[in-house]
Parts: sequence; structure tokens; C-alpha cells
Amino acid sequence: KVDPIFGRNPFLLKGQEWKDKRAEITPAFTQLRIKAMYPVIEDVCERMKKYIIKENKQAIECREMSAKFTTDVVSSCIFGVDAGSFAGGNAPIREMGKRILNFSPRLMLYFLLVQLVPAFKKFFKISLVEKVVETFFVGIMKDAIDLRKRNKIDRTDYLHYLLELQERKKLTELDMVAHAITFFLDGFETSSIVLSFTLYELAKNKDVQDKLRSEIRETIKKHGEITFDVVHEMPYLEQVVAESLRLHPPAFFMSKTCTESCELPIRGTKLETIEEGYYVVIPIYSIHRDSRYYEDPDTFNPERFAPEKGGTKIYKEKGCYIPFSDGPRICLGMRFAQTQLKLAIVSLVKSFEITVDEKTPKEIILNPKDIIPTILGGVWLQFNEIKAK
Ligand code: HEM
Repeated sequence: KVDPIFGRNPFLLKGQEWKDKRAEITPAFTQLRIKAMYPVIEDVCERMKKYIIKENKQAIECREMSAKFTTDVVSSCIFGVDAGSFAGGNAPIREMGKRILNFSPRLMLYFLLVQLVPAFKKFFKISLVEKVVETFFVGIMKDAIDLRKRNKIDRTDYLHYLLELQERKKLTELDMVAHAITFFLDGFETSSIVLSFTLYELAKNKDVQDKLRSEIRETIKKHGEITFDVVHEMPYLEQVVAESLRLHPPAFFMSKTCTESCELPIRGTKLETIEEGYYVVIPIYSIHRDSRYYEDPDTFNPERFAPEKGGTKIYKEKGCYIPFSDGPRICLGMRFAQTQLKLAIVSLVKSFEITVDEKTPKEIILNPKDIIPTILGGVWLQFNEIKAK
């Protein structure tokens, strides 16, 4: 029996169940659909900029600011509603996002153990957590659908896709909510962590920030504005995001089940047999920081991915650049994540000089309580507005 909400996430499924679920949601992430969501992301970038200006000169904790950003993006794209995370007060969807992640060590443990040993699913009951999440999101979903139908809104976003799917496949309300929660859960936290680490690295490395700002200005001069197609054709921005994902991959490991006995070379020579049914843990974080593959691996250096050096392609081919995994289970939201990240970075670097505030710890220690790596004590940055001349 599958868990009604979390158990339908392709991330946690296997075999035919996984294939069916993945096939069902893949069309939601086509280039065309992400392009259609671009103006929605642009709107949220504007709200984030206004929030920074309003906070005025105070240092801003960017882990929380980034989570507000991705919560608003994801909510606008799934439910077509403004989650209002930047409006002050306790915005309910942001609060629910916090609750889901902090819910209890039980939920964290669930995800961790199911990732490591999928068989653990049998022994865990998370029905209470699911009930709260389900009740909350069913309410939002109902309102979102009602609003869309009543106002005859025609927007090619994720909700639009879910409504089409509902017609075609006769999805139940719970199916729809489970899909929406997959997008919400897999989407907002991973991307927000990457955004906060990227802002931190840009603040620490002024030369990189300046070079990126020059690329942004040149691009605007050439194209007038930064559209969806243009944002994906900015080589230095691509390098900065790629390097941030290398140094700070939010999914720091993944586990795979061996479906067919095979032999793997260990340390390049000795062959080791991996039996069918074995669980294999792939430590993304350690691979990305291994000096056998990366020169000076702990240094943030976007130059290593310069186009003339082959970009990330050569590292991907060697299997040592895998922030979004690889193969048939590669992250479904990769293109969407990259789009929202790039747009947020462009929007902030264009408008602000970003520096590290003294409240940020000098030595980075990762919070041992978080399932996704975050900086203990937070990422405190200063934003000084660049006034147009
Ligand atoms: C920078 C942000 C992101 C990173 C680094 C990331 C990373 C990953 C990784 C490493 C996996 C594979 C896990 C495994 O093989 O065990 C994965 C799977 C997945 N991701 Fe992402 N992700 C990000 C953002 C997103 C977003 C925004 C969405 C959706 C909106 C999303 C949806 C998914 C889904 C549905 C899967 C499961 C795919 C499957 O098993 O077939 N991710 N992600």
C-alpha cells in the first residue's frame, strides 16, 4: 500500500510504479512550460528586490530569504497564488514549508532511511504528518482550482498541466495534491539552499561578482532584456551556478538499488562484484570535493568550468559532476531549478553590491540537524543598492 501523499513522489518509488509516476509528471517540465512560467518567476524576483530595499541596510539572513523566494515561485507555479512570503508576518505556505521540513526528526529520518534502505518504508508510519499536510494542501488546491475556473484564467503552468491530467486520467483530488506536494517538496528547499550558497560565494568573491555583473550589463546592452532564452546563454552565469552546485550540492548523497549483478572497477583497477539487490550509496558531496577529480577542490572557482576548458561536460562524462544525478532518474526539475536560480541571481547582482556581514560565521560549519546541508548560524549578507546613473 502506498502512502497517500509522500509515497507517490517518484523520488521514493521503484520499478514500474516509478516509471508510471515519472511518465505522468515529465510533460509538466517541458521547455515550453518552463518558459511560460518565466514571467511568474520574474514577478517574484521583483518582490524579493523590494523586500531587500525595505529591509534597508540591515544584514539579511539569506537562507530564509531564499526559502521565501522559492516558496513564492513554487506556489505561483503550482497553485497560481502569491504565497506572500515577502509581505511580512507568517505567510501560511512558507510556514507549512518550514513545518514539513522541521516537522519532526521523524519525517527527516523517514526520508533519510528510505533513501538509504527503501525497505524501511514498510516499518514507518507517517500518517499523522501526512494528514496535516494533506488537509492544508487540499484546501489550497481547491481554492486554486476554483479561482482558475471561475476567472477563466489560461496560464500554461503546473496547475494547468494538473487540470489537463485530471481530465485525461480521471485523477482524484488526492492524486492532484500528491503531485503538487511532489513539486513543492522536491522543488523549494533544494533550490533555496543553492541560491543562498551562491549568494554567499558571490559576496565572498568580489572578483567573481564583478565579472558576473559585467556579463549581465553586456547582455542587457546586447538584447535589451534578459529573456528565458538569453538567461540560458550567459556562459559566466552558467559557470557560477555550476560551481556553486559542485561545492554545495543540496542532495549530498543518493542511494541506488542494484537491479542486475555487475562488476565495477574500484580505484580504477580492481573489479568488485555488486550483487543484484545491493544498495549502493553515491556520496555526491565527497565526489565533488575529491582532489583526484578537481584541482583545489574546496575553492570556489567558476573558471574551472570555462567553455574553452569544456565546461561541465568532461566532468559529467567522467561521472564526477552529478548535482542533479544522472541517467533515467536524473532530477526532473533540473531545468526549472536552473531557470529560477539564474533569474534570481541576475536580478540581485544587477541591482545590489553584495557583501558578507560580520554575523556570518568566519568558519563554515554545516548544521548537523539539517537533512540538506546548511550553514550553522545562517548566511548573513549586506545588499547595497546600485542606483541607475
Ligand atoms: C538545485 C536544485 C535541485 C537539485 C540539486 C536537485 C537534485 C536532485 C537529485 C540529485 C535527484 C536524484 C536523486 C536520486 O537519484 O536518488 C533529484 C530527483 C528529483 N528531483 Fe530534483 N533537484 C533540484 C530541484 C528540483 C526541483 C525544482 C524539482 C521540481 C520542481 C525537483 C524534482 C525532482 C524529482 C521529482 C526527482 C525524482 C526523479 C526520479 O526519481 O525519477 N528537483 N533531484
